[in-house]
Formats: sequence, C-alpha cells, structure tokens
Amino acid sequence: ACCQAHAMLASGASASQLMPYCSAAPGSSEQPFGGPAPAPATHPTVAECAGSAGTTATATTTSAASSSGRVAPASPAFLAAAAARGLVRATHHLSLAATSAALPCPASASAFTPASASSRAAPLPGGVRHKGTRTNLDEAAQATGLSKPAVSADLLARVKDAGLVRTAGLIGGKWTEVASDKSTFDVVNPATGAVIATLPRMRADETRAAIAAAHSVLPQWRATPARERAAVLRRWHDLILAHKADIAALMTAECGKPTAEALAEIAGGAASVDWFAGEAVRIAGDVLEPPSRDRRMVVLKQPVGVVGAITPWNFPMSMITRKVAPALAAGCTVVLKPAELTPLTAIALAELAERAGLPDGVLNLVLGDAAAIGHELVHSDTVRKIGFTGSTAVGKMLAAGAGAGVKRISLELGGNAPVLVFEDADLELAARGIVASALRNAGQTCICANRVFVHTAVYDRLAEAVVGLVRKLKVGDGAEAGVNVGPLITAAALEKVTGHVNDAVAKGGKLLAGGGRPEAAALAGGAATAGGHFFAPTVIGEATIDMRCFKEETFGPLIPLFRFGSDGEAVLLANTTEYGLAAYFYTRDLGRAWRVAEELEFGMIGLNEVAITSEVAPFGGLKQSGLGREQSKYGIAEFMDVKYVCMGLNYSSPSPSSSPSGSGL
Ligand SMILES: NC(=O)c1ccc[n+]([C@@H]2O[C@H](COP(=O)([O-])OP(=O)(O)OC[C@H]3O[C@@H](n4cnc5c(N)ncnc54)[C@H](O)[C@@H]3O)[C@@H](O)[C@H]2O)c1
Ligand SMILES: O=CCCC(=O)O
Repeated sequence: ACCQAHAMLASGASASQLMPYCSAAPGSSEQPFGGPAPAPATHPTVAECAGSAGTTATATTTSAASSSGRVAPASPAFLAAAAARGLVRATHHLSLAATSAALPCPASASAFTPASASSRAAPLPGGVRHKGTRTNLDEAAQATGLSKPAVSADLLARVKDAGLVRTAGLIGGKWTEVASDKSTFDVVNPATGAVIATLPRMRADETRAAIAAAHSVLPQWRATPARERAAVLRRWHDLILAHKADIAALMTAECGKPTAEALAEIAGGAASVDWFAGEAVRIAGDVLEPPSRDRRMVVLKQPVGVVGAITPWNFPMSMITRKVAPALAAGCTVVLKPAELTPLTAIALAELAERAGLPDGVLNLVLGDAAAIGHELVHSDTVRKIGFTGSTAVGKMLAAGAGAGVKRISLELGGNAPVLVFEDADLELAARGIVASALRNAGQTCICANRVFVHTAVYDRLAEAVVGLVRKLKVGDGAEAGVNVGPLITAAALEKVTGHVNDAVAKGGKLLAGGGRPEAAALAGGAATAGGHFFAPTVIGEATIDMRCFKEETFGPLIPLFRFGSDGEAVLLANTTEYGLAAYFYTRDLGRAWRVAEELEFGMIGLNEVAITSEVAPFGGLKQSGLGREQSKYGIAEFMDVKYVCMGLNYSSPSPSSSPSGSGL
C-alpha cells in the first residue's frame, strides 16, 4: 500500500490523496532486530532508555548561596525610591488580606494543616518562615462557611522547607490567601486522586491588582542596572538548586511525573534562569552608519513593560522560568498565572524569587480562574506582552484578544511530533530515542514523539526493539523509587488516550504492548494508586493515517508505528499535520540528513537525537505550534522593544565654542 503512496508521491500527489493508500500496510518478513537493548540493573527511567537525561540543559551545581533567609534586595537605590513612594510592602493588598490579624496557630489534628504564615514573616534558619501566626483566614472561612486554603499533611511531610508550601498568590509583595470572593480550588495528586492543597481561586479583581502592582514598580525595575537584575536572577537560580528536592516533591505530587524527571526539569529550568542572568548584561543596541553627515542613528533595546505569563501543567517549572527569567532580565515586570492543576511549584518558585531579593511587585502570582485571569491579562492596556504555553485552542483565543489590542504575544502550543526511521538508521539508538521521547512525562510533553514512521525494510526489527524496551518500564506513582511512567494528569486525559488506542485498534492497528489501564497490583505505589489516572505504555503496529493518533496530539503513552517506502513519502507524511513543533529522524546518510532537515516543516529538529531541549537553543514551533521563541539569545528578544533614535545635528548653537555640529561637519 505504501508503495502505491510512493508512486503517487512521485507523480505529485498531496497527502490527502495518499490517505486511502496507506491504510492497509502489509506485514513484513524482515528479520527481528538483534535482541532487545541490554537491561539496566534497575528499572531505567524513560530518559535513560535513550541514554540521556531528557534534556541537554547545562549541568548546574548547587552554589554556596544561602537558603537561610531573605537575601538583600537587588538595588538599594530602587528600594529606597520604592519605599519613599510607598511601593515596597503592601501597596496593592486586597482588602480582605490587608486586614489580616495575626492569630495563634493551634496544632491541627486534621489531615489538612494551614500552610502559610502571615505575609512577610521573618525567615528562620534553613529558609523556614515562622508558622506561629496566620491571617484572618479562619475567621473568613467561619463567617462564610467556605473551605479555607490548606495543604495536606502528606504533602507537608514530603518537603523539608515548609515555607515553600504557601497557600497564597503573590500580589505587590503581599502573599494573598483569600480570594476577593473567598472561593477556593483544589489541587489533586494524579497518582492517588487525593486533594493535596486548597488555594484561593482568584479572578479579575486580583489580576487587576497584580497588573497595577507590576506597573507601579516597572520604572524602578527597568532602571535597575542589568548587573543587579542579573545578580537577583543568579541568587534565584542558586536557591532553586538548593531546594531542588523539595521542588521535585511538590512537582511530582501535583503533576505526577517521576522524581527523576522532575529533577531533570528543575535542572533545565534553573539553567534557563542562569542563562538569562547572563543575557541581561549583554543587552545591546546598535549604532548605525548614517546616510548623511548631519545626523546620527542609534537603536535602543528597551523592556516591553508589564508581561502576562500563562503556563501549562505538564512542565510546572520550566515553562515558567523560560518566560519569567528573560522578562526579568530584560527589565520587564511580570504577572504569572500558572496552570490551576499545578500551582504549587509556581508558588515555591515565587517564594524563592522573593528570598533571592526580587523587589515586591516585580513578580506577581495570580492563581485560579483561567478564563477570568486570562481575559484581564489579554485585554489590559497596561500589559504589553503575553507569553503563553498551552493548547493551540486557548492560544488562538488569546492571540485574537492580543491582536485586538495590538499586544505582543508569543505562543508555545501543541505538537504532533514525527520520528522518521530510515533504512540505514542505528535501530537500537532509534528505539531508545522513540521510547524516551514518546513516554517522557507519560507522553504528556509538547515535543513527545507522537507518530513514528519506519522504513518498511527495518519496520519489524524496530518494532521489536521498541516493544522490548516498553515492556521493561515500571508504571506507578512518580514519587516511588524506580518508576519510569507516572499517571496522566486527569480523567479526561485518560479518556483521550483510551479513545486513540481504541480507534487505532478498530481501524486495524495491531496491539504490540499495553492497550489499557494497568492492573492495580502491577502499579508501584500500592493501594494508594487506586484513584490514579494510569495508562499502560502502549505500542500499536501497522498504524495508518486515518487513525486519530495520526491527526491529533495524543498527549499520553502511545507509540503508533507507521510504515513508509521512500524518503519523499516519509517527509510528506511527517509534514501532514497543522502542527510544526519538533520532528526527529534517524539516518547515517549525510546528504539525506541535510535534505530531510531542510524539508521538515518543524521549528526544532533532532537528528539521531531526541534530547533536544536546551537553554542555549531556540525553542518554538512553526504553523499552528506557535509564534516566537523561548530560551537562547532569541528568547530575550521577545521581551525587548526596538527603538530607533535619529539625531539631527543641524541645530543652531548658543555659542560658537559649544557648537557640536552644523555646517562644519
Ligand atoms: N510548545 C510548547 O512549548 C509547549 C510546552 C508545553 C505544553 N504545550 C502544550 O500545552 C498543552 C497542554 O497544556 P494544557 O492542557 O495546560 O493547556 P491549556 O491550554 O488548557 O492550559 C494552558 C494554560 O492556559 C490556561 N487557560 C486555560 N483556559 C484559558 C483561557 N480561557 N484564558 C486564559 N488562559 C487559559 C490554563 O489555566 C493554563 O494555565 C498541549 O497541547 C501541549 O502540547 C506546549
Ligand atoms: O512540553 C514542553 C516542554 C518540553 C521540553 O522542555 O523539553
């Protein structure tokens, strides 16, 4: 069937014309691949299957920077000016929180424990803030009968520094525990189904207050010398690494990814912060060669202003640091809205930014109602730039709103990444790469391998190698040692993957591994995982282009294997998607490597490599995968305005001696 597709391709057929011809690929009589990859001593992480940590982020070391308290703010001049203007501390408190009274905190016997102390409590050695006081939360809760912000005892037991586990947003330097309408939302551990935190559900009021706070301190922050901004970012980086075990525990609890993957994300996220600290001091304009003698021309690079950052749940840290670090480095101030599914990592990051000396109001954190917060950010005239990572559907909506206000926007959206395995590929390397990429974060990564196209001559050997690796993986609660594949984030995600697998099987796909929910007894984590959203890593053979997994981003642990017969067919199949984020291919042929890399319509290409993410390289997509780039030298440009200044020199001079120009030039 694919040979027919090849013939059609040669005669100029389009991808849609190919559809009927690729739906019934024949079996192959190829010899099996030469045995499965050598088994690691213990259960390998998915990334280890690919022989990489899943990111090429520069390894960073924990610095000697103390985590034992609040580091002196970046610029004394800034703080003095801010204090004089009443900007430092509590200008933008919300009314409820502003009236907070410090009350004794009785020991709680319940499973839920108030997490946050009153705002600005003095830090204790080791970074722990005093817990002996709290706001008027209990009174508010009693008065209204509403549940109050809280964290579970289980979550608190997972961290050393309980000061990282606040139950509040951050607005103008004030930790705000009560939403203006007193409503709350729950954070759920996807491995167990247990509620691990209850937080204030903020909406338009809080967003407006956060935007106002960010706007108030913008003049001071953008005037803070770049070296001082960089110093704050470096302290933030150091504190993140010093607290990486705690951040990983929070991340795994709220998004489910295995601890090893959480630590890899933290290393990558910290590397971004370090990178942009370096970029801050290298911001430079241009001096242009003027076309005439009587003028001079320069280009200034200036911060765009207040930035709204909206981030997804699948990378609760690195999607934040990729936006916030370049924005702060450029001299912008930020209102951050993390995913409501994973706000705890964001709260810990904001707490550490505060300890690093980031002045009040420069980074604000608004938690809760996505639509209300997003609407305020996109339609505010004060916010000059939106940085968004998430689904293409929400991204398009935000882009329409931003367009109406002629607001800058960068979008990191969905993907549908192809992997092409050519007949000359190193098949063992390819199999490891496919498994590592497709199952990273249980398949919930925007650059996950979603569609695997294999030359028919090596199809069976590659399939056998992939299945061999998948069968070794351990599924369960990501907090358990040795787990490679954690839960899906929600029941809806589980339903989508189930739908893709059922659809593929109904259309003739061969189930080579997995196919459904694993037996509870097989899951690492025991009985507690009964409420978790687990799906067994699944391999489908003889996949065809009429299947949902060809057209849609699965965002789950599914590896569909398609056949192709020629290079042209492979590239055409890969490009047959509205997405254009990442693509991977395996070959040893240098000429093919160049041709295919140039012809793939994707923003990022991995050649014989799937661990392509790095703070030094531009991250972003083509087509409906987004606009703009994060990371690298391109990432900071998204937060800078270009201003051209033309200086005419033909003005009349007050005295001949002070004449700078004129006809003498
Ligand atoms: N290209 C990339 O770099 C990249 C990285 C990670 C994830 N993603 C994509 O993100 C998607 C998964 O993330 P998700 O499910 O969290 O996406 P999502 O679009 O549902 O949510 C992303 C963020 O947008 C917020 N949001 C939701 N509705 C909103 C609205 N009406 N207005 C404003 N904000 C709103 C959410 O609360 C969250 O903070 C996948 O498609 C994945 O490919 C892309
Ligand atoms: O999901 C998107 C981020 C993936 C990555 O940083 O490698």
